[in-house]
Amino acid sequence: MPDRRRVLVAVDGPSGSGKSSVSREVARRSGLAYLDTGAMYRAACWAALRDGVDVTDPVAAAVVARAVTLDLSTDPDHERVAVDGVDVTAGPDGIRGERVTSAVSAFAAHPGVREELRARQRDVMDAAPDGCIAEGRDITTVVAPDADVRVLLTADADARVERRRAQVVESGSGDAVEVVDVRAGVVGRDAADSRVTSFLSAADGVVTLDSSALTFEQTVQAVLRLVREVQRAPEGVRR
Ligand SMILES: Nc1ncnc2c1ncn2[C@@H]1O[C@H](COP(=O)(O)OP(=O)(O)O)[C@@H](O)[C@H]1O
Ligand SMILES: Nc1ccn([C@H]2C[C@H](O)[C@@H](COP(=O)(O)OP(=O)(O)O)O2)c(=O)n1
Repeated sequence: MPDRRRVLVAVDGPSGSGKSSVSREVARRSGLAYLDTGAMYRAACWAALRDGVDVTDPVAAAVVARAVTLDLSTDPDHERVAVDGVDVTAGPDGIRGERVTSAVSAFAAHPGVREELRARQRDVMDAAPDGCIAEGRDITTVVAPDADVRVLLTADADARVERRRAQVVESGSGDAVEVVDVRAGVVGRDAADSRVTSFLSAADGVVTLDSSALTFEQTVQAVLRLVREVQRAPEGVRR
């Protein structure tokens, strides 16, 4: 009999606020599965682009979302995303390449796409024996509004742009990356995404965590405290 109870954690927030890196680290340290729902939207969008589908066409986009086989690792120590058996985790032609990044907001805006991928996300969360931390834009509000811990992770635009710039430089895909281009990407995608999902202010019961002035470790600790409170609580007791 485990001495920790199963826990579901939902994290939302804008681009570069730290959702993926913080959630992955929290999953590692608390024994939870990790679900990157943005990676799921990116992977389905990758399939649409592969098939030459117009990502602004709601019907065609939803057909792809329903048909595609997606395989996402939920092991926080092993990042892998496969689309119809093809590994698309990394590289310029993968799910974080420019082609997908510039198309994904339009693709993810369609209700038929969202309905399909939200169902798959709930299935992944339900299947995790010790619980799961899922992050995205609508996890606290739509995918898992009953999660034990719900966090809106924010950071001011300057901090988020600088974090993205540092990530690009670190990945080796651009030493001379222009801050102005990174800013346009981050702020532009948030503007588009926020017309579809509500991640700029916290819904009732959602804890806002502003990481602008925190270190990565401090941000991880703040989320871990919330998770551990629930893991240690007797069954039936909610925050
Ligand atoms: N205080 C902090 N909180 C979260 N991330 C931070 C912090 N300081 C620096 N970072 C870095 O910022 C980046 C955030 O990127 P990421 O986790 O991909 O964000 P998101 O998933 O929200 O787009 C990571 O490289 C992370 O290490
Ligand atoms: N739950 C979610 C997660 C992501 N999306 C959309 C919006 C985003 O532009 C894309 C990609 O998400 P992702 O989290 O990878 O974005 P970042 O590059 O980390 O900012 O998917 C969404 O609509 N709903």
